[in-house]
Amino acid sequence: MQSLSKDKLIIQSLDVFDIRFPTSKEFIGSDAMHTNPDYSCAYVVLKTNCQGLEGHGLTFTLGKGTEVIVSSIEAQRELVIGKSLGEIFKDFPKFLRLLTSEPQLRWIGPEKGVVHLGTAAIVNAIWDLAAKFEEKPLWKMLVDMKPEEIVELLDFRYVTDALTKQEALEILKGLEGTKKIREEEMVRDGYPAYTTSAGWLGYSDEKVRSLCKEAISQGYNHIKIKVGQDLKEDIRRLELVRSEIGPERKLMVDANQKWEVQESIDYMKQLSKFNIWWIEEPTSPDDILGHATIATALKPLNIGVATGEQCQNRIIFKQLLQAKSISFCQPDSCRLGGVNEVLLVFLMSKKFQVPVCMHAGGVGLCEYVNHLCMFDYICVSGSLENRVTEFVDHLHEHFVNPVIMKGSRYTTPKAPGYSAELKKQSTQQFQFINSTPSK
Ligand SMILES: C[C@H](O)[C@@H](O)[C@@H](O)[C@H](O)C(=O)O
Ligand SMILES: [Mg+2]
Repeated sequence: MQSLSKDKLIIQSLDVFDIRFPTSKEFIGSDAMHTNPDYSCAYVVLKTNCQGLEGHGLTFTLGKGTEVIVSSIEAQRELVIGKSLGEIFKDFPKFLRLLTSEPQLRWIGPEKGVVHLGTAAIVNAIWDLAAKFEEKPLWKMLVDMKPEEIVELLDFRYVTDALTKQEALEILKGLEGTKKIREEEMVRDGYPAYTTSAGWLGYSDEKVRSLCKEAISQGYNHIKIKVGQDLKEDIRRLELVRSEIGPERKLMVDANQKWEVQESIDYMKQLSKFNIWWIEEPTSPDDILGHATIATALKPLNIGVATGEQCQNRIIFKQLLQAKSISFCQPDSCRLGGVNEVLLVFLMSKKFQVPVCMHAGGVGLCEYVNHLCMFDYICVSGSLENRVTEFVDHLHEHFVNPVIMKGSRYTTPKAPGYSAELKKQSTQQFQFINSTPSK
């Protein structure tokens, strides 16, 4: 686009905002552990020396603590200012390590928690900037890259015992020849989604019923419901949901880390009569072997184990895959350190033959996964079998280029960038200053 070259495009400033939406008022997003989430984000705006060309990126939070991430991003600011886009892309792993392994800052990470959430917002903003520079939506920019270019973007540190750069290259090359067909298919049909909109724990029976009906009329064949607060109550709600959606549609449940390992097994045995496709986050996201134990015990019941939204980095995913702990891999576009690390998890999942069903919802996550699942299908997995991306219908109206669904499918984004630019009006209205939303 620009008369400026990539090497001359300099990031001149990084602003970060604490944005909070009061979703807890209506129990939107509520689950067994997060009973009152206010969907929020730390929102990064990068300004450049090219008038009007900015990068926007976010990381998703639940309200309190967003100010801590803002602080962490402020501590990383000096690592970003003055860099050219060309310099970053020439050696992206080096730039990632600058953010994640800054010798003092890494002590409060490394590659996990607040610092990694902040890293995601920055890295996502850089990808947004790059895709706008190329005048392409991010998914298309990635799809048009050669396998050799993609692998150079990834930091294989600590995962080479599971996937080498050479193996990643072979995976990508294996699908290169047929990419065009899948790209056309995605533009025509979109990527299949499932909905969690009906399943929040704080909803009344009436609301659950009507949202199930709505989901069916939109064409959804996969529905996810929250569990874990109380067994009797869960059985009652699952009866209600099954009576609405019928015996054939896929039903998934999500415990958001509520249980012990054995408790997960015992609890799910009680729910197995509802023909559950997966149990999501039964226990701690760090418990790789615990998930493996649960997966082995639930296999005869045909219940798969899914996790990922709170898995902090590629190393945890590596171990989950190596230990056969999961049947569905659910990386989060903001908990991992941005686009690059997500792509690495896609490639590892492909090698271990575990389908990726990305976590979404929150604020901005659907906008992000929309790009990423397209890339996964077109360039990495080449299959839609057992693959559905989460969709939740909240807060899209605040984005300049919101996700567009066609029935129950994600459509390919058209606007250049990575779709996380918030409307100016929304940024002003929901900015959280001095412990109160600004008005
Ligand atoms: C607090 C959030 O809404 C979670 O409940 C949500 O991410 C959930 O686990 C999901 O899978 O969508
Ligand atoms: Mg979940």
